[in-house]
Amino acid sequence: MNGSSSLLSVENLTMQFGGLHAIEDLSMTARAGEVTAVIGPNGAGKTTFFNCLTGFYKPTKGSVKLRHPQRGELRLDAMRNVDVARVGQVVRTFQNIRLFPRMTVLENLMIAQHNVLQQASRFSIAGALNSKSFRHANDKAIEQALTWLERLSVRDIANKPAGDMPYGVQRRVEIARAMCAEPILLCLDEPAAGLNPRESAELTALLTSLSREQGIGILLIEHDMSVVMKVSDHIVVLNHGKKIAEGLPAEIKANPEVIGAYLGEDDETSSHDDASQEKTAHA
Ligand SMILES: Nc1ncnc2c1ncn2[C@@H]1O[C@H](COP(=O)(O)OP(=O)(O)OP(=O)(O)O)[C@@H](O)[C@H]1O
Repeated sequence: MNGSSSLLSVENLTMQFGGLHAIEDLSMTARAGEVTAVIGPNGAGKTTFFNCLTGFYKPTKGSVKLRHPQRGELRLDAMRNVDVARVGQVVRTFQNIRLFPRMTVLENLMIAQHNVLQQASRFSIAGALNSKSFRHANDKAIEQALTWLERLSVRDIANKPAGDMPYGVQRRVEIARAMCAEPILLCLDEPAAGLNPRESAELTALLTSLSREQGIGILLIEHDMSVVMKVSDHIVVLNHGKKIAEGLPAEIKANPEVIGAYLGEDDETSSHDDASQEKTAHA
C-alpha cells in the first residue's frame, strides 16, 4: 500500500497495559475512498487500536497521523477524543449499539450535530431562542439527518423511539448518525454483529457506496468474513497485538499464517462468499 497518498498513517504504535502489549509496534495506512479492514482473533487488539486512534487511549509509543483535507496533518495520538471527532472528523461506532433508546431516531441524529448547533446558539439558551443563525443551523441539521435516514432506508421511522427498533435497523441508524457528523474517516467496530445474511449483504453494499461516493476512508473491525472479503480494499491482520499480514482479500485468504491464527483450514468465508465479488486489485 502506498503510504504517500494515505489518509491515516500509523507508525510503530504500541499500547501497553502493565506487562500486556495489547498493540505492539503496529504500522499501517488507510486511504480515503477505500475500506480498510482490521481483523484477527478475539483479544488481538483491534478495539484497543480504535481506542488509540480515536483518543480514548493515549498510546504508550508511536504516532497516529491524519491528513485532513482542510486542516493538514493532525496528530490524533496527541488529541483529546472530543477533538479527534470534532476537529479531525474521525467518527466511530462501537461493538454495542449506543443509541439513546428513549429518544426518537431523529433526535439521536440531531445529537450528532450538537457542535454545530451549539456554535450557532453562541452557547446560550437566549442565543438559541433569538438567533436566526441558530434556526438556520437547526433546519440544516434536520435536513441533513433526514437525508441520511433516507439514504439508509430508515426515514419512515424518524419519529419512533430508537430503542423500539429491531437490531438491524438500529445498526443502520447508528451509521446514519455517524454520517451526520461528516466524517472523513469512519471507524466501524463490528457493524455486522447480530445482522442476518440479508442485512449483512445490505451493509456490504452500503459501505462500498459510502467509501466510493462520499470519498471517506472506512476502517472496519469485523468478524463476519463474508462482509470483510467483499467490501475491503485492504486488510490488516492482527494477532496478539502484532500485525501478522496485510494485503488484498485474496492474499489474506491464502496466507498460511492468517489461516493458522484466525481463518482456519475450513475457511468459512467460502461458504458465505461469492468469490467473483471479491476485490482482486488495489487501486
Ligand atoms: N483497558 C484495558 N486494561 C487492561 N487490558 C486491556 C484493556 N483494554 C484491552 N485490554 C486487553 O488488551 C487485549 C486486546 O483487547 P481488545 O479488546 O483490543 O481485543 P479485540 O481484538 O478487540 O478483541 P474482540 O475481537 O474480542 O473484540 C486483551 O487481552 C484485553 O484484555
